[in-house]
Amino acid sequence: MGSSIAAGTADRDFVVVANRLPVDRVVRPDGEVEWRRSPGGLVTALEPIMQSRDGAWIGWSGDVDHAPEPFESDGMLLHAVPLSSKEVARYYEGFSNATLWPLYHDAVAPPEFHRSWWDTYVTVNRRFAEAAAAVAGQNAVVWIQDYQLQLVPAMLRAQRPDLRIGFFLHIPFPPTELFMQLPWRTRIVEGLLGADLIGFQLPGGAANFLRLARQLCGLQPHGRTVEVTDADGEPRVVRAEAFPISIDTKGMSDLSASPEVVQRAKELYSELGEPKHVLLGVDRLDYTKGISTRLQAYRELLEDSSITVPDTVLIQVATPSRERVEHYKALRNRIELQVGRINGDFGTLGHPAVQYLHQSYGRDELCALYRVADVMLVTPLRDGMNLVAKEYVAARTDHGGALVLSEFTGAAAELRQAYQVNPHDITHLKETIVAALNQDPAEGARRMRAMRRHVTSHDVNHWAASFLDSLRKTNA
Ligand SMILES: Nc1ncnc2c1ncn2[C@@H]1O[C@H](COP(=O)(O)OP(=O)(O)O)[C@@H](O)[C@H]1O
Ligand SMILES: O=P(O)(O)OC[C@H]1O[C@H](O[C@H]2O[C@H](CO)[C@@H](O)[C@H](O)[C@H]2O)[C@H](O)[C@@H](O)[C@@H]1O
Repeated sequence: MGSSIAAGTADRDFVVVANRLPVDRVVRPDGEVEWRRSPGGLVTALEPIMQSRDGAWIGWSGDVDHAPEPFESDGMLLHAVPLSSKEVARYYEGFSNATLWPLYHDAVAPPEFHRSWWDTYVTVNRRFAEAAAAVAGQNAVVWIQDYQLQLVPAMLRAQRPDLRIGFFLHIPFPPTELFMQLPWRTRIVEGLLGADLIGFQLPGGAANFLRLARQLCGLQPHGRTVEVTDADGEPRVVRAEAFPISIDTKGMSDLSASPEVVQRAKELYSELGEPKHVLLGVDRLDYTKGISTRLQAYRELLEDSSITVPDTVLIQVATPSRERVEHYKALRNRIELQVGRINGDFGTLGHPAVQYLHQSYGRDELCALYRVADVMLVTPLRDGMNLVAKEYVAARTDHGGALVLSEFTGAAAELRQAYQVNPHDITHLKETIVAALNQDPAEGARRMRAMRRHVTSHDVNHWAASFLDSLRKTNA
């Protein structure tokens, strides 16, 4: 499959390359297709840069065997990369989400290694690199996103040495002991070394990467940089550094304080039967998110009567995700069995112990849920950042609520005033939930204020600006 480039598009000064385009395909009732912008923080942060610098976004539309022609939307060129159903199965569901995803998340599920998946990962990465090479103007800045595209930096540099290339990894970069399992480990490290700047969520990820550059490629890191020699024999510096991603904090705070959301939060509370305590979890239905351990802790709290129904309710929003991947199918069955058993054992008529919602929601509804939650449960076994934790803090303009946060999220390094837990320690998780439920309101407000200060000064604009500033200075 090729990727067609519209005539006259090879002139963009700023190009983002990501697995997904920042739009969703919507079929209107009259049968017309329209592309609606997906509400992610990344596109919100990059939109002004896109508009002022004649930007382009290269990504997969989510459709199989079909990609629209490149089109302009909100001041940027959207360039779809086509994927066949076999490629979706091997590159996206296979190598990205059943090999790399579990391996990079502490192997909390066993990663699968298949040579056919790797071959397709190489093919698809080459297609993305070719699309970027065709769209980027002379000396343009190209910013590649995430684990699905780790070979693109080197592939792109081979074609277009004039470009300034950045790469950001949204998920953890694993310790060397785990990474060394990967049969194609050297190829991945070499792929990333094609970038001028490689961004990670945490300094530990950057340190792991530099250690592997020494171990697998025989390079000598100096501080946060390492020197490589390009195909033309010229030396080049690669910088590896942490840039913790964030959210559109002002957008979320403003939305949360809007009369509509405040009113909706009141309605939700009333629909729940005005319980004394509302606990909330909002996660993609992913085995890294620690939903099962969270439910186990909640069950045990009901068993030992630390909490009771209908005084307490847990709302668990579990967003459908990667539903054709085996581990995800198994996880859904396990979670739904757990929820069913808790409700069967502890619910009362009209008052389930767990309100389980396997659906996607609009920003305003999520925001109203954040406002209603006395305790937000963010308990991943491993997570690159976890934006939900930051969104909850941004939404609590009233300084109410309490955040229970796994120490294995990237967010834990910044949200120090959260109730931090090791989610594997169910006894401590239970104690922490009880402490958060019973917190002194003044103490809770003090914690929330401090966390709000942090997410206000470290929002997604700060993240994008610091990355791009560092990229501009590398090899300048
Ligand atoms: N059911 C849902 N409906 C709409 N948006 C959701 C839903 N669940 C999660 N989200 C959004 O998806 C994003 C999840 O980001 P994050 O917590 O970093 O984890 P991940 O990217 O691994 O899913 C957040 O912006 C959150 O608001
Ligand atoms: O595109 P999907 O397969 O549906 O998955 C959704 C995204 O999940 C991952 O999110 C990560 O990025 C977040 C923002 O940096 C971070 O907070 C979180 O901890 C990560 O898990 C994935 O990295 C994205 O590529 C996916 O689009």
